[in-house]
Amino acid sequence: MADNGSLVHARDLVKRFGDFAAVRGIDVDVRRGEAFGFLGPNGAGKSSTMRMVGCVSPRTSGELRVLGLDPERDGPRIRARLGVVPQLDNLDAELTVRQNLHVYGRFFGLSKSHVRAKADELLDFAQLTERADDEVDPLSGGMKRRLTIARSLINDPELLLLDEPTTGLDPQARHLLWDRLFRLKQNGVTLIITTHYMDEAEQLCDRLVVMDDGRIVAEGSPSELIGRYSTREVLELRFPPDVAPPLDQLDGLADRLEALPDRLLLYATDGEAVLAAAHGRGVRPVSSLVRRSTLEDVFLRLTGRTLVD
Ligand SMILES: Nc1ncnc2c1ncn2[C@@H]1O[C@H](COP(=O)(O)OP(=O)(O)OP(=O)(O)O)[C@@H](O)[C@H]1O
Repeated sequence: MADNGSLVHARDLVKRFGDFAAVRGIDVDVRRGEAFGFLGPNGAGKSSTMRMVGCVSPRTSGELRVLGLDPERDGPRIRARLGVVPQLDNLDAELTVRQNLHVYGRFFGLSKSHVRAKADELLDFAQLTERADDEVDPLSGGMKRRLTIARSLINDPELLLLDEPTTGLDPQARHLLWDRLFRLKQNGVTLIITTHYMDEAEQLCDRLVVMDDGRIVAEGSPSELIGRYSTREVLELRFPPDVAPPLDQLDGLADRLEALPDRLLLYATDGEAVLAAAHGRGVRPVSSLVRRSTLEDVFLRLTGRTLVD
């Protein structure tokens, strides 16, 4: 099968659990050196896809090549060149930070001296040198994530799979993690990231696919997707909860209008102009906000639902 040089090449890839299809025939090409995202809500099939790519779950049907190899035949050879950051940290709580790295290095059959030197480098990369001899348990969530990422790099992988890397972290910890991932990309590591955070996808991903219900519903760079499926700006209007939103008065003012339970979204090139026109028609929201379109708007346009409820 031709894989046109992609690090991950999938065609009509399917994953079933009994009668249920979690992944329903997706096509994906991940190019060397890029940060590629799977964006979608819980249950979209992102983790199921990652597990097939990571050679821990066999595909049901379709084609899949990872690093030019077949996950079912060449799993060990692929895994030796992969780094995997699972959704939940599975660090060894009884070991120190440094020992977690050492143990993992030995799984890969690396020499003791190589692992020691590599661990020191990774502690520095993960900004954990000062905590190297502490046990894992008292570390913050962000530190544990950084350690899990450091551990996944012990074998110098070409391709790093990150399943929801910042779920549950506070904003500061997320930004620090993003910064580390940027650094990895600069160093030539190809990243595949699943996320249901549209800001994460926008910040990190060169290209992404939007997944919903086991299918890919759109593909492109964040700016391409926004350009294709949304307008430059969005005007958000909120009204008192007991007042019906004045849809008739807003009719025709924007390119598109979406009514969410707590607000109206009016899509337009110039949000301020729409707001002025709405005021002119006597519309009096309790609050208004003009912002640029995001991938959340793309997802809403494509599926009629918001990404994170
Ligand atoms: N081992 C399994 N057995 C049965 N169903 C499964 C199994 N693993 C996943 N599923 C189902 O497949 C669907 C896709 O799950 P998956 O974990 O791939 O989604 P996701 O996009 O990664 O979402 P999440 O962020 O919740 O992990 C879900 O409906 C899930 O319940």
